Amino acid sequence: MQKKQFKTSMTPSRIHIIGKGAIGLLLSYYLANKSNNLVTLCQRKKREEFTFSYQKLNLIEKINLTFDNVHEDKISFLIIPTKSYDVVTAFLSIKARLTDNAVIILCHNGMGTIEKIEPLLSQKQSLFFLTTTMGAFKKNNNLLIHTGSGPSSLGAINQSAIKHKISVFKFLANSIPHMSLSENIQQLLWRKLMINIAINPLSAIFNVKNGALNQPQFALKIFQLLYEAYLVANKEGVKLSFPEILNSAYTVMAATDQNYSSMNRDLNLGNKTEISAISGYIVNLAKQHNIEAPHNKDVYSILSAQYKK
Ligand SMILES: NC(=O)C1=CN([C@@H]2O[C@H](COP(=O)(O)OP(=O)(O)OC[C@H]3O[C@@H](n4cnc5c(N)ncnc54)[C@H](OP(=O)(O)O)[C@@H]3O)[C@@H](O)[C@H]2O)C=CC1
Ligand SMILES: CC(C)(CO)C(=O)C(=O)O
Repeated sequence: MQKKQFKTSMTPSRIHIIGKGAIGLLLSYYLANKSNNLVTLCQRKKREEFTFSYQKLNLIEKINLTFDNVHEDKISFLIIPTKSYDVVTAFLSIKARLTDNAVIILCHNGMGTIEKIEPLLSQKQSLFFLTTTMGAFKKNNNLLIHTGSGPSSLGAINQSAIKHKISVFKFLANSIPHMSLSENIQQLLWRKLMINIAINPLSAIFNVKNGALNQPQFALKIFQLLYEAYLVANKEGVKLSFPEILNSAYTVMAATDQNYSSMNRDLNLGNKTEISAISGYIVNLAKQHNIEAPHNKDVYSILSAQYKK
């Protein structure tokens, strides 16, 4: 059933979403089908239109999208749910069309994009980050399968976003399930990073589902990967509790036990992985802080050697 549109001071007349990927289509489904918002998809190839469907168990629905074929209208509310390595290019492809007070929401795994995007914004443009633990994949070009439900969290990055965070949060929470507003964006990003540090590289290297990492033969490696990342986080001034991050890695493993991680899927499909924004991010910061991080270095080298394009 569609909800009535919920108005706040930041309610956009149209939402632009970059890319026809799994998370882009999932967010489109919630924002368009559940709350009657006008959602426009921006694709790499001009003048391409598809019909996209959403499937969850026996429910199949057409996603109510429009397509960004004119490339002229202004963009006031933009979501960028691309892979981490595509974020900057995707943003630059659209930057000139952003309104002076546009809302820009990054949504991806891994780190390293905020510091590149934030300086490119004007004072009144608001930058947010949305993390999600929902799971989805595209069975084919036109069909999105929603595989997992879970919390999503919004964090404000810059001053303008801090000013508008309540309105933007209320607007999104009206459509997207299990949304929360994070008051500590650094903690939010690092906590998600830790989960990906523990699960993604090992599930890809050993070609196993997330749940298999619960076995004792992976326990030491997971501990070592997380401990190195924890030391780095400390040096960065991010205060985390090591038992808590270890516990949440195992909780997510159990909650997603039948899933293959995104890195596992990317590796198997011959796609570029997000290893640079996950383990590579830790390796670089460890070097800057003179911290030894041999275990993250190891998985980073193995996985970066797998993709050579
Ligand atoms: N899928 C999931 O269950 C989850 C994913 N995530 C994270 O969310 C992010 C997105 O993941 P996911 O949706 O699975 O990834 P996908 O690879 O399915 O989608 C990314 C999309 O971005 C598009 N894209 C990239 N650059 C541009 C550009 N310049 N212009 C237009 N489109 C562009 C790609 O286009 P093209 O098709 O042309 O290549 C692709 O369709 C990742 O960081 C992932 O780790 C987080 C939680 C769960
Ligand atoms: C949480 C997890 C590990 C779920 O598979 C994920 O974010 C990913 O696969 O990239």
